[in-house]
Amino acid sequence: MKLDNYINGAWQESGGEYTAVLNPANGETLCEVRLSGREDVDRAVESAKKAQKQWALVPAPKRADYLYEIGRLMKERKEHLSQVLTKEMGKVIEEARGEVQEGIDMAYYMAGEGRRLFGETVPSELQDKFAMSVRAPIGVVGLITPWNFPVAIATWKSFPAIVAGNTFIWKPATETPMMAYEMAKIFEEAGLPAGVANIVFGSGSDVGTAMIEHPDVRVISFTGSTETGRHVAELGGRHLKKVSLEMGGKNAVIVMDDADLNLAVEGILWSAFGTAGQRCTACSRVIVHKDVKSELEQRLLEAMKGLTIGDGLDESVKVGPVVNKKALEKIDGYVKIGKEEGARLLAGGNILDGAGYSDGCYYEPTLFTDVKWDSRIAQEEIFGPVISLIEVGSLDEAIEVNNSVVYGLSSSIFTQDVNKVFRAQRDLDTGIVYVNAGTTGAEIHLPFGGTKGTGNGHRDSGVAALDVFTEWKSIYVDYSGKLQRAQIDTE
Ligand SMILES: NC(=O)c1ccc[n+]([C@@H]2O[C@H](COP(=O)([O-])OP(=O)(O)OC[C@H]3O[C@@H](n4cnc5c(N)ncnc54)[C@H](O)[C@@H]3O)[C@@H](O)[C@H]2O)c1
Ligand SMILES: O=C[C@H](O)CS(=O)(=O)O
Repeated sequence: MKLDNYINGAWQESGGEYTAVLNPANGETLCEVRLSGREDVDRAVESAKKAQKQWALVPAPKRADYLYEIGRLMKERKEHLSQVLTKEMGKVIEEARGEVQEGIDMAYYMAGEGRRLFGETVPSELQDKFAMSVRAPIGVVGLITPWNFPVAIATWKSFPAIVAGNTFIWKPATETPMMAYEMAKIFEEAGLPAGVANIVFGSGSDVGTAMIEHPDVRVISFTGSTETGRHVAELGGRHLKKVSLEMGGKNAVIVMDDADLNLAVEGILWSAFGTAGQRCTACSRVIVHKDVKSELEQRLLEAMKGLTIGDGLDESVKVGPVVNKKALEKIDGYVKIGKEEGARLLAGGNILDGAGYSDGCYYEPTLFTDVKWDSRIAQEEIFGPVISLIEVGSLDEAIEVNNSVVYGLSSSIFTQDVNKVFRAQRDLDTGIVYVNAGTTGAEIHLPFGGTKGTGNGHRDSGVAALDVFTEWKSIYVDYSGKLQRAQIDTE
C-alpha cells in the first residue's frame, strides 16, 4: 500500500519519494508513505483557505454534527483502528484500544462544544450600548503530531479546530502515517466538506517547516520533543504564528513513607512500562522515602518479573516493542550512561535479541537505583522502559527533586496523609498532578499539558484547547443614536 496526501477531499500524489513504514514488532513492511514537499503544503493550504471561508459560516451545531458522525465511525471501527495502531507504533492492543477511545471521546466532547463555545455578555459602562465577546475562528491551522499517540493527539487538535470553524493541514509523524490514512477515510465518509481536513505526509524539516513558514497558516499546534518544539517556536516566532507546544517529560512518582506500597508498585509499573515507556507522561523517575526504599525495590523487582514482552497484538503481552531501531539504540545508550554515572542496575538493561525478538525493537524493562537526582538518567528524557529510583528523606526534599528537571508535565504522589497531598498538589510544578495513581491516564475533558520545558502556556484537550484555535472578539453595539465615547463620557 502506498500512502499519498489527502488534499481538498481527494488522495493526491506528489513528486516526493516513498519511505517504508515498518512494524516494530517484527520488522515487516506495512506500507510506503510519501515524503512530500513545500509545493504539496502550498496546495493543501490553498485548499484549506478556500474551504475555510464557507466552513466558518456553517453554524457551529452543524459543524458539530460532523464530529458526532466521525465519533460514530471511529467507534464502529475501533478494533480495526486499534490493530492498525498496534502494528505501526507497537503499543499493546489494550492500550491501542484505549487510545482510539480517547479519540472517540474527544469527538463527542468537542461536538458538544458546538452548542457551547461560550462567550460573554457584559453591561456596557454607557447607556443604550451593548457589550459582548465571542470565540471567533482563526482560519487555516497547522497540526504537527508525534508517533506515540498518532490518533489521540491528532483528534485533540483537529476536533476543536474544526468545531470552532477552522480548517487544517495535518502533518503526522513519518513513523505512523497509517492512522492518519484511516482518519482521512473517516473524515471523507463522515461527509466533511472538501478542504476542511488536509493531510500532508513528509518529514518535519520539509513539510513541517513549509507549514510554519506559509503566510496563510495562522496557528501551529505542535506535539513532540522539546528539541523540535524549540525549533518550531523559533521559526513560528519569526513568522508571527500563534504556536502551541506540548513537548517532553521526565515525570516522577513520589512514594512517601506512609504510602500503600502495593498500589504504588502497580502505579509505577503501568506508568513506567506501559507503551514501553514511550508516553510523554511516562514515569521515568521514582522518588522514594528512605524508610520504604528497600521494600519498594523488592516489590518492584518481583512485579517486573511478571511483565510479558512481545508483539502487542498478543493479548497476553504487557510491554510491546519500542517504535524503531533508533529509539532502541537511544535507550541502550542511556543505560550505558546510567552505569557510567554509578547508578546501580537492579533489573533489565539489555536489548532483547533472542528468539522471537530479533526482528523487532524490544528493550528489557529496566530499573536503576541509588540514582543521583542531578545525573543524566535522572534529568534527561530517555523515552523508553527505564526507571531511575532516587532516595529522599522528606516530602520537601521529594518535591525539590521532582521540580529539579527542565520538564513539567506530570507527577504523582503516593501517600495517605491529606496534609502531604495538599502540600504536594500546591508545590509540584507540573501541569498534571496525580494522587495515589501513576503519572499516566489523562482524561480528555481536562486541560492536558505541561510547564517549563514541556509547554509554552497552552493546553491540549478540555475546553482549554479552544483557546488555541479561536480568537476572542469583543463587540460593542451602541443604540443610543448619538456618538458616545467610553472613558470620556463616563468620567
Ligand atoms: N507533551 C505532550 O503532550 C506529548 C505527547 C506525546 C509525545 N510528546 C513528546 O514527543 C516526543 C516523541 O515524539 P516524536 O519522536 O515524534 O517527537 P519529534 O519532535 O521527533 O517529532 C514530532 C513531530 O514533529 C515533526 N518534526 C520533526 N522535526 C521538525 C521540524 N524541524 N519542524 C517541524 N516539525 C518537525 C515530526 O515529523 C513529528 O511529526 C517525546 O519527547 C515526547 O515526550 C509530548
Ligand atoms: O498523550 C496522550 C495520553 O493520553 C496522555 S496519558 O499518557 O494518558 O496521560
